[in-house]
Amino acid sequence: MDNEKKNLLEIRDLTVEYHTNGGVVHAVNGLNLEVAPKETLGFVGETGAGKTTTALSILNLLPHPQGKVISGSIKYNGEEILNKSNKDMTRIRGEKISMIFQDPMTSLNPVMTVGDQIAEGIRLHDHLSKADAHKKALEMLKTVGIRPERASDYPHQFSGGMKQRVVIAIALACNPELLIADEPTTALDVTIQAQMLELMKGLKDQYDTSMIMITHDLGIVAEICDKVAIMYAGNVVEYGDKVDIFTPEKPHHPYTVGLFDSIPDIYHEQEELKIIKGLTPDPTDLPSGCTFHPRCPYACEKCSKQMPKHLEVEPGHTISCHRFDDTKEVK
Ligand SMILES: Nc1ncnc2c1ncn2[C@@H]1O[C@H](COP(=O)(O)OP(=O)(O)OP(=O)(O)O)[C@@H](O)[C@H]1O
Ligand code: NI
Repeated sequence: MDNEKKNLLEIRDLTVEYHTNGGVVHAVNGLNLEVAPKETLGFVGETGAGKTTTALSILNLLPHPQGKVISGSIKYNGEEILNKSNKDMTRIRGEKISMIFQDPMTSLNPVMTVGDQIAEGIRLHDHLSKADAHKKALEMLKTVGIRPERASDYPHQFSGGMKQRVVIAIALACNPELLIADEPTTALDVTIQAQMLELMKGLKDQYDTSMIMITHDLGIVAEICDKVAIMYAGNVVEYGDKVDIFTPEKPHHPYTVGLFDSIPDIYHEQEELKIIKGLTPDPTDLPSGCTFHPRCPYACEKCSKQMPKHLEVEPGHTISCHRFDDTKEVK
């Protein structure tokens, strides 16, 4: 068997809803996605597209009781994880998959020293003595660029950027196979952002970690990702190698084109920014057919009636749009 090609993570036809007093929120709608070992996937889309919901589904951390996986499959290393017990999922979260949340304080305990917090994860994972775990925690601090003497400080004694470094140290301390980073640098200022990305890139290479980088920043995707999934209204509308996605001459989903048109381009500073017309759809009342059709400049009758399939426009590059209906469908 060709192990190189085996996916670490494989999501098929995932549908996730939130049941609220205001109705049913269709957050993720038949999503397909895969991540290969050592690969970094950029998971891109506007606010509300369902990126965080997808990540929380992978970790079995959807809020109860509102968040529900309605159908689909999430395979990790070939094993279905949607029907694992809570105990198994706790183990998977401690040993295999780590997540970095947008706000570092979500992951930090304010009344515990950062050294103890890093050591705690290491102890659980490596079954080390308290002293050895502490020693390894100091090394992790050094790895993320914080002086080990600061291990006895509490989170509030750190700046935002340093707190996020601590979170990264905790996430990487148990040497996860897959790191899910949910907009890990959004809360930081631009220079610190660049430093953090460098740091994550270096650590990822050092530890051979696969990564899902959730972001709406195409600059970050260009910097760090191998593959890109463009998400719209709970579905992946385009997926491919970064070079394919970033080459304007290649075929693209109209939404992808809109996304790229809406970023400021240093070479055309004077040009007016093109914003994708219309609003993101209401997830309690999604448009029929292709969910992008009300905003799409190419929409025709079929688009409002029929959901487009995932079509392979070139090897490894798929687009879900009726404009490419004469191309081969992929599952
Ligand atoms: N706990 C919840 N209860 C009800 N609706 C929710 C809940 N969490 C998220 N949603 C809704 O689900 C949809 C998807 O949200 P999600 O947070 O996954 O999007 P996102 O792509 O991560 O957005 P952002 O870029 O703003 O983080 C949105 O319409 C959101 O309002
Ligand atoms: Ni989110």
